[in-house]
Amino acid sequence: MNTASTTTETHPASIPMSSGRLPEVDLHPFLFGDAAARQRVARAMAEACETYGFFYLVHHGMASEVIAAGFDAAQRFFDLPLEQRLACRSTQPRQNRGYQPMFDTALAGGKADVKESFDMGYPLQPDDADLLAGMPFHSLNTWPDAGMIGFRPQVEALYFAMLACGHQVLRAMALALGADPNFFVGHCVKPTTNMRLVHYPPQCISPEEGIGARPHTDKGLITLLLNDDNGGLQVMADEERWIDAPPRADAIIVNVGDLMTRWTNGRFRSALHRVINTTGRQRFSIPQFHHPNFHAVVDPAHLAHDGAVNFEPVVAGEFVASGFRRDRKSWAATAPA
Ligand SMILES: O=C(O)CCC(=O)C(=O)O
Ligand SMILES: [Fe+2]
Repeated sequence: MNTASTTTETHPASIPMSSGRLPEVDLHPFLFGDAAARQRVARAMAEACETYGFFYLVHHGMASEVIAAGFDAAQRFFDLPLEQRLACRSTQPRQNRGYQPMFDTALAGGKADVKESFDMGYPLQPDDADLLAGMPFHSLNTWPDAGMIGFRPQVEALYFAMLACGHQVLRAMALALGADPNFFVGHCVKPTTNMRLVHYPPQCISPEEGIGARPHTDKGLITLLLNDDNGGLQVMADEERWIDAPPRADAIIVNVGDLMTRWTNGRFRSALHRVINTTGRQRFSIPQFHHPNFHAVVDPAHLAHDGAVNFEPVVAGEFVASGFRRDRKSWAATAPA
């Protein structure tokens, strides 16, 4: 399987919709159950990752107030005048922190995504060696000025709630793969994980004018996704069918990313997905992309599997950065530093 083929454009109208539904996984028995209950959750999660690469996670343990505060922060940020949003851009090149302007994500062969975001990454110390070396993804977070009372604590609280939840999901996945439950988490000590407050303005649904997010796969280990109630996310269920992934108040969405597909030798599926915001309203979503440490080596030989190794080892951060250089205007070699 070649997960690098994610930029393939598919005309949205040309692919039939299916009435299929994403599976659901209940995290509660994994958090509070005995060893057999934990194994059952792990198996259910692995099956969802093998078939769809996407699932609804219920009883995820994140407080609804923390999630609601994150959406409130997003609304307030995107209500700011553009010059104040622009003031929150990272001053360093090749970062995924701060304000990311409209139309920055532009996959080959089609219109740029109709979205903008505010991104928070793992907080680093100012004397972090990778930061001082100017490494991609390694910089300080940027924040709006003092007028945005409460914004930073709202965003930070959600970032860490999602980080903790994602670590439990990664533990369940490791258990299902027969590895030490902390196999993935142990590679996420200084993760390049980032959380995005994404704003999709009301859009015209003509694909020629661009859609919220063109068909893509996520690049990391897993993504945790919080949606408002607009809907619009669709997942490629097999080679030819999109299914709707409507938001659920009782669940978050989890999906597998390209690095996880590589580490599991293709067993867990990093599925194509896209966003078409047809409501005529603005739409908000909050994905958190879980990534290992920049220098982590992702090698399918680390995990037991049958048969041939399908993927070369890669350095996680280099793999993801090369995808960003391909897909993001601000990351291209010719972008201003
Ligand atoms: O907004 C959504 O529902 C999905 C966003 C997404 O797929 C992404 O940002 O990678
Ligand atoms: Fe995505």
